[in-house]
Amino acid sequence: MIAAAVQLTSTEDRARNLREAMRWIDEAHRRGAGFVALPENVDLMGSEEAKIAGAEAVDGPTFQAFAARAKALGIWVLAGTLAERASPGRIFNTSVLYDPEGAAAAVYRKVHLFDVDLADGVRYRESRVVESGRELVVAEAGFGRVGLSICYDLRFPELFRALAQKGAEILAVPSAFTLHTGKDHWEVLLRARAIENTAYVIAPAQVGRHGAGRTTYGNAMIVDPWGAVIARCSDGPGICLAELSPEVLLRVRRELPSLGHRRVGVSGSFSDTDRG
Ligand SMILES: O=C(O)CNC(=O)[C@H](CS)NC(=O)CCC(=O)C(=O)O
Repeated sequence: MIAAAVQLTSTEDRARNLREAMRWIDEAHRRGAGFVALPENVDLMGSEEAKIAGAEAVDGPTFQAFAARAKALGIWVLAGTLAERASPGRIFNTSVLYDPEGAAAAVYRKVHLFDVDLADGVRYRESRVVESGRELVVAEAGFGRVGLSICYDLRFPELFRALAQKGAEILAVPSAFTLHTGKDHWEVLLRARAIENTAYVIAPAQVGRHGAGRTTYGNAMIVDPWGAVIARCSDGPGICLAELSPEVLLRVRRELPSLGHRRVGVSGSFSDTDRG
């Protein structure tokens, strides 16, 4: 299975963002991808007000546009994240995996919210409008089991370990990492999650200037279960492609069966029973 990670510079213009996303899905399909993953905020990079105003039910028209494209091309599409309507005035930051029939194979709502004051003066309070999801999701896709996460989730290894324990072989991390943090943390964290869970990591990303002082780091990439970066996007919008090979996954897991050697639970408790 060839996978594509998409890199976008989404803006406040929803129609434009959707056109751009579709254009890159088509291009990835043309280049042989059977699984195309889009970044966080694929619908809109903009103000909280704009996000709330544009939020939809999980089967709303923007979500459905991605479902329709998956079906039309006969491919798997991860609709990076879109704003999903929650309680009045609030949203979920939601990722949906569509199968080649256009059916939603999985829905994941971002768990860890980015409430951070960066040293460069930029302040984020994602939890002001976003509700935290309460469910870990691993989707049985035809080409492997896909564990879902979003952006800031990347900093919480216990989430990925839980996904691996639920059988995840491919970890999706659609993101909009800031330039300030991304330049030092993005690749290191992605490769660490791949190595420690002996899993593929596919990390589509936002890149560049989005307006309102927001600049994202880009470097959308695909990492193999050994931790090697096997595809990376260049500067600006685009795609990068790599094969997700069940044989490579099996070989790495045979050589390094660390998932079966765990002794310490997340609470710090020791266990003798969790042996591979
Ligand atoms: O600014 C935007 O509108 C786009 N960004 C997002 O939607 C989200 C929540 S604010 N960004 C992150 O989670 C960045 C995490 C991150 O950068 C880190 O963990 O270092």
